[in-house]
Amino acid sequence: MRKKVIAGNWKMYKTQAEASEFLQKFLHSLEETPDDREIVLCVPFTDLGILSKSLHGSRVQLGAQNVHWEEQGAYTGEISGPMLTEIGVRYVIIGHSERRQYFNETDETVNLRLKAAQLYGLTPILCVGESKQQRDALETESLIISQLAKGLVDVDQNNLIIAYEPIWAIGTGDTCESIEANRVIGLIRSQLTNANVPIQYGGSVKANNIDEIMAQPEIDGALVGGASLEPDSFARIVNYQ
Ligand SMILES: O=C[C@H](O)COP(=O)(O)O
Repeated sequence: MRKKVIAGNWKMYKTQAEASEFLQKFLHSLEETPDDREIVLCVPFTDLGILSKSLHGSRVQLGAQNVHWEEQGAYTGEISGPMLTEIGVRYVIIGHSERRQYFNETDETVNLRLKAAQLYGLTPILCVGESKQQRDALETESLIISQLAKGLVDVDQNNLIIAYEPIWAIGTGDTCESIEANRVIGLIRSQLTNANVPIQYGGSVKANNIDEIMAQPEIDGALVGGASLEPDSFARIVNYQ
């Protein structure tokens, strides 16, 4: 039985005050949440400390949105695995398309970050997915196979989550059809040596489509952007049927 994981990615949203306000409302919504799912909040670095304290004793796990491959060093603007684990971070998003697009992240640096995350005791969430242009050019399959082949060199598949995020579905409201997401996630699974790696779908996941997404047999969870910022909508998502 593969683990189900619902993760919120707050991206560059929420001050500490806003994060506290969110939690006050959100944590009350988890009383009836079934035990079969892991809930993760991947938040800006500045929110990690306050969330670490507020989430203590709750069932919500803490995640970051990046990690460098070195333990320490002259890498302005980066953060290391030990810095994250020291304050209770368990998960880290790696290779998000926004990192690939705006911060020159490559499959090679993704691979370095994945291995470092595992070395320092974090569970990486590796993001893969195609652009609209690549989908239209029928390159979805080859692109994803290449991202996995390069990204997963020497990566331990026993401590890994993958998120399929078609770029054209991110923040657009243009969700990938759940049957198509299921198909691509099946393709991703066929490239793995460990059949138990949880594979999420991400891209305009909302309260009104989560049930259909999670009903697909290959989909083990969701990586949620915009809808994770509002306590009621994220609560509805984690309480999917
Ligand atoms: O990491 C999350 C994804 O980029 C999805 O974002 P979205 O739910 O706002 O489309």
